[in-house]
Amino acid sequence: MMQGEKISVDNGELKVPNHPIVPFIEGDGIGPDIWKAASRVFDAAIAKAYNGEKKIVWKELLCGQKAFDTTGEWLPQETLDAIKAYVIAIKGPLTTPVGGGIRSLNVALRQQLDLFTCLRPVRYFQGVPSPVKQPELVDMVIFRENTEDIYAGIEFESGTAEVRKVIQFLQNEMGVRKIRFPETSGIGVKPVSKEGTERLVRAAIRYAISEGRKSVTLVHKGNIMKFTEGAFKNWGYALAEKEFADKTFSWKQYDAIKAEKGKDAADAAQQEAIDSGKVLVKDAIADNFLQQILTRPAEYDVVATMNLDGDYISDALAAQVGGIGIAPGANINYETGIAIFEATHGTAPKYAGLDKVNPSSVILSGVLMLEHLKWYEAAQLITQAIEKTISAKTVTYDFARLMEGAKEVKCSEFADAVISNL
Ligand SMILES: NC(=O)C1=CN([C@@H]2O[C@H](COP(=O)(O)OP(=O)(O)OC[C@H]3O[C@@H](n4cnc5c(N)ncnc54)[C@H](OP(=O)(O)O)[C@@H]3O)[C@@H](O)[C@H]2O)C=CC1
Ligand SMILES: O=C(O)CCC(=O)C(=O)O
Ligand SMILES: [Mg+2]
Repeated sequence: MMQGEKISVDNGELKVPNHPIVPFIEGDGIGPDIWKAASRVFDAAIAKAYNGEKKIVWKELLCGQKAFDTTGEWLPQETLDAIKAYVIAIKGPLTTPVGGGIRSLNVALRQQLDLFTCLRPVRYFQGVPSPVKQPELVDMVIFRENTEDIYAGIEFESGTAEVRKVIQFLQNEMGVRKIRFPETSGIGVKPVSKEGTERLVRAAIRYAISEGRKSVTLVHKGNIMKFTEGAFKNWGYALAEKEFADKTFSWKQYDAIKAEKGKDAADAAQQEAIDSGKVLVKDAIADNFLQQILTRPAEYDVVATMNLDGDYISDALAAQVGGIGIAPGANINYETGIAIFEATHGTAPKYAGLDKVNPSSVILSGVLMLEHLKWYEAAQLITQAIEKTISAKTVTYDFARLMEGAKEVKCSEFADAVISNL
């Protein structure tokens, strides 16, 4: 068996050997099916792109049900240590029970490794069935804050001594009178910080500048949650002005010019900034944003948002371009270089072990990973092969049920078709 070498980070730059060891977590539910299919595609594409000169040496790590059955732990320390040591990893989905039981292992991985950006690009692939008329207008990249917000898991259950203490504190010490049913309320806490916001918005703006994107939209519900989501918006604008003044123009600047010199002057300044290639930093309230991505998707480009908003937006946008069977993602810390690539969808338990679901989300997450490693040739081969396979109407059940004249294939057969189209 090939030995492989570790990927390392040197002065912020990834050093990728020809035979890097890349850890993977197979995942729960549909995880084993899609991982089997996807890893065959990765190996075939890399072999073809580099004539055998490069090859990933896969290293399995345990997490989720398989880890619990084997070690008695859901997320063994060894798994966390290995991801830190090997820098880059890829994972399948992991199950989280609803209303009790263990907290999300997906979230735990992101928090414990401080993977502060959940990056989810959403674009249309020709031929994919979509519920909207012009899915090709969707070309957005979501930067979702990945370590704070209501996702931090600070919750107190109804009826417990802890929740009573929290409610009494709020009522007696803080003068809160607004808890409608204090005897039976559960309480959740939503931390949103300046540092957390800044590092996320910084990553989004840097990406927009380096990729020649037109705008970054800060999506929030700041009208209602003023000191968390509203603060996210304010800190985001302030960061754009402080760190990217020469490369961005913001709606905050627009408002200032408008107040001083009138609307025509503000419109002219904004147009001039756009024409000179500056990135427009704007914002949208989340409910309005969710209707506008359906009605005016071309107006949005890079999106920077908080954890829960980002979760909802990811699945909604994925649906617009054909569903979460084709929605890739990555969890990245741009400071340490550590990243875990993973699909947007979950474990879809009713399809577990049926060799049925679409492996494209995890395959495309692998494409993101290959691009991150700068193995662009292999990444491009896979993207082209997926496009070719879908154009030939060789698709899994999720697309087949929405397409005329499709050839429905199993998960593994879809991978075979992609490999033959490489
Ligand atoms: N990052 C992660 O690991 C995530 C984990 N989860 C966890 O997954 C579990 C199940 O969550 P649930 O809310 O049902 O969401 P899922 O994303 O697992 O599944 C919802 C539906 O999406 C469709 N779907 C999902 N994956 C695919 C695929 N690969 N190909 C085609 N269709 C797909 C299926 O639709 P249809 O029924 O129409 O065929 C499925 O029933 C929960 O425990 C949840 O916490 C959820 C999200 C992310
Ligand atoms: O961790 C989970 O179970 C769900 C997470 C999720 O939906 C997401 O990250 O998109
Ligand atoms: Mg989600």
